[in-house]
Amino acid sequence: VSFQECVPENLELKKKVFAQLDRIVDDKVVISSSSSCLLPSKLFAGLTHVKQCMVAHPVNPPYYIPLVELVPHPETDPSTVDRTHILMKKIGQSPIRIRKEVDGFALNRLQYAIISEAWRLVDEGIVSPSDLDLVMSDGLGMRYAFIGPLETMHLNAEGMLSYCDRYSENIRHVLKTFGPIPEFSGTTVQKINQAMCEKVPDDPEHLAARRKWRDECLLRLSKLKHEMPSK
Ligand SMILES: NC(=O)C1=CN([C@@H]2O[C@H](COP(=O)(O)OP(=O)(O)OC[C@H]3O[C@@H](n4cnc5c(N)ncnc54)[C@H](O)[C@@H]3O)[C@@H](O)[C@H]2O)C=CC1
Ligand SMILES: O=C(O)[C@@H](O)C(=O)[C@H](O)[C@@H](O)CO
Repeated sequence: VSFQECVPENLELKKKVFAQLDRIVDDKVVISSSSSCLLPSKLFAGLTHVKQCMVAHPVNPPYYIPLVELVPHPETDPSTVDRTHILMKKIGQSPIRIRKEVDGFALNRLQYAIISEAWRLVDEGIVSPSDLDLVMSDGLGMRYAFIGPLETMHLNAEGMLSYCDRYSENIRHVLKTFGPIPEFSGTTVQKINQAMCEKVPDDPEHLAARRKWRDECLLRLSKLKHEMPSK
């Protein structure tokens, strides 16, 4: 049996749920958290059944985006992760193993790095919110739907070593221009919210309709990816 916790991203609430579960489960149940970035060592601290606990972080919407990040507590038994990996593959998900816990795991560290620079580019007037989103949807996202950032490097030159020879100095130069962590508030959030709401009004009906369109796109992309040979 596997239990997937999905309460709001609140550490104390999650710990309360796990403490209640800890009192009733046997030594065979797997307890997984959907947490987006909370550390397993904090989520499962002190539990009797900690060996059976881990994070299994899905991606929204999980019925069309298959990735699941499997993040063990330092005391999680390897068999717990193995069982969850098998289960996730069986139900059509794409599990990856996070070998050592870190805030935000892998997906949200990458996603928040993107969000941070996206916010800064709009905040500093470099690009409009709508054009910023096109950089992803009509640019990077097209490639990343099929190959990740490392393979993109490998293919963008005559292999990874060639790419690093060609571009690493400029990459480091650009990275040195990155600024502080945005506040995600003030006039910038108003500016971005206005742009988002002009495109998709934030009432429940418009948001639901846009998510329905998003899901149709993801469904068709998922079908295409299944049709494409992996090599
Ligand atoms: N929404 C997303 O895009 C993603 C969310 N997650 C993670 O999934 C978890 C849930 O997030 P969402 O689904 O967005 O939250 P949500 O707010 O949509 O759903 C939370 C659920 O918990 C229930 N709940 C609220 N308070 C409760 C309590 N005191 N006791 C028991 N149940 C309670 C609510 O009725 C609701 O069914 C979070 O840890 C979040 O970080 C992970 C990946 C994607
Ligand atoms: O789908 C996602 O972006 C998730 O993987 C999440 O963890 C949450 O939506 C998160 O990004 C919110 O901070």
